[in-house]
Amino acid sequence: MAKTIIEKIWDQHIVYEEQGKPDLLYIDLHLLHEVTSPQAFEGLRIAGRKVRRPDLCFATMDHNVPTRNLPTINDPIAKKQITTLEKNCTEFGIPLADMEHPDQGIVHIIGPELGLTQPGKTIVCGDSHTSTHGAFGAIAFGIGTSEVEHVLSTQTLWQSKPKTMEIHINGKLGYGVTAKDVILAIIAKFGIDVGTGHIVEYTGEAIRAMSMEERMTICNMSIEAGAKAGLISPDETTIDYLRGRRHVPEGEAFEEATEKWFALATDEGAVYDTVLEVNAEEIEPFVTWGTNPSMGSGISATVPTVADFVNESDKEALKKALTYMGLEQGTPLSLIAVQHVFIGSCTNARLSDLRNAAEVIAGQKVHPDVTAIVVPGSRTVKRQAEEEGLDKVFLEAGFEWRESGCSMCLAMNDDVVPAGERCASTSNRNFEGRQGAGSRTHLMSPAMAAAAAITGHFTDVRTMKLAHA
Ligand SMILES: CC(C)[C@H](C(=O)O)[C@@H](O)C(=O)O
Ligand code: SF4
Repeated sequence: MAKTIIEKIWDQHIVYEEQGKPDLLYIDLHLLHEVTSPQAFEGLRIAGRKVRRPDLCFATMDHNVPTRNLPTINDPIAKKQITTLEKNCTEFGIPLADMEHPDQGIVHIIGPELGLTQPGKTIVCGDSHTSTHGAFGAIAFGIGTSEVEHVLSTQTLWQSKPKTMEIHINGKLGYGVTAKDVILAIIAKFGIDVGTGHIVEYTGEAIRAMSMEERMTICNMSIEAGAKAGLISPDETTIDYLRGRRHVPEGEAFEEATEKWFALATDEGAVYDTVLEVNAEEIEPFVTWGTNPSMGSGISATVPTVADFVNESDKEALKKALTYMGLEQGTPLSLIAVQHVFIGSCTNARLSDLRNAAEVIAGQKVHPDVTAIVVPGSRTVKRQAEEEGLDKVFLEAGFEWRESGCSMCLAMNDDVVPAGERCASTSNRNFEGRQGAGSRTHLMSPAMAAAAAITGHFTDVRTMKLAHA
């Protein structure tokens, strides 16, 4: 029977199953960071248990790390989480990329970079954006701290089989339209709950044309559409990205692995529980105006008005969001001024993201009312960007060039947007207070954030004059 990649990977990982009960799944890769692991290790310690497969674990420090004046951390809670992770990894024998390690970075950036993320794997982490790794054709999802403890001690996890969903993206993306715009448009169209109970496979011409980095941006935000996970069947693009990475098999073993990986792709005629379609050609560069990722529109639009909504609860939600965001109904998005620009996060802080932003700002200056920072997703991204001279492009334009980490995506370190100020951010969440108490977040692509940094307001990147053009 024709199967989806979701069913194939799931079935290959069942250790134990019983009618009407969750399945016990084997976990191939367990990623850890400092925020969601302390109690899990403590639980093991109290029960006198060991980590079953430390070799299938990999830890990094990302959420709390400072992006300047390393390694000084002033906040006592942040400091404790960092030192606790270090202690736990030493005690339980888990490999760790600590704050100053050359491999350090946001957990969802370094997994793929190091070749730990591979097709066909089950991958978990105590972090919702674990869905990022699905870009490789893996089942990758976030888990809670008690589940982290379960995986540490058994290398397995109880999971109910989710439903399958296909989101098919037809056609080609227009000039200036990126993967970030696609996923924001999908969430705006279908809502933040559309994926509930499902693992989503993204298919279609637009997905096939995307690089692995773009695919990661798409899968990263699956969770913002309510899905358990998001993935993409492997193809030549996947294989080309993986070849030669540190933890990927070499030589003949790589050829064998490649065959297995290709075989995972969804079979012709496989049936999904739910199918949705999007037309790439209709998507324009996107900006969010509200307090959840579905509250967004193409840049040529205006902030909605209550008249745009039929039901009372939607009208109320709009009013509440606009009050928090300090916006008037009907305002053209391109008239909204920003005070901060953040280029970073596990959604959009890979090398290609920095290149896209640098292309827009090259030879120009950051608007005098804007503070703009670039936080590379990992130390590797930072090094590679510096080798290409991207740091100079940003610095000359007036951006700050920082050390890697989660940073202003959720403001667990010193990188905070002040109350009442607006930030054009390449991250994935725009909830109230996400970038600091009272902060106002607008999600967009790196190119759109770069354009806003230069003009001081949201600007259609397609109208910017690029240095090389
Ligand atoms: C801190 C962590 C648990 C959290 C998550 O699970 O996603 C964070 O990474 C986030 O983006 O909000
Ligand atoms: S960059 Fe943001 S979304 Fe990604 S793991 Fe860090 S805090 Fe979570």
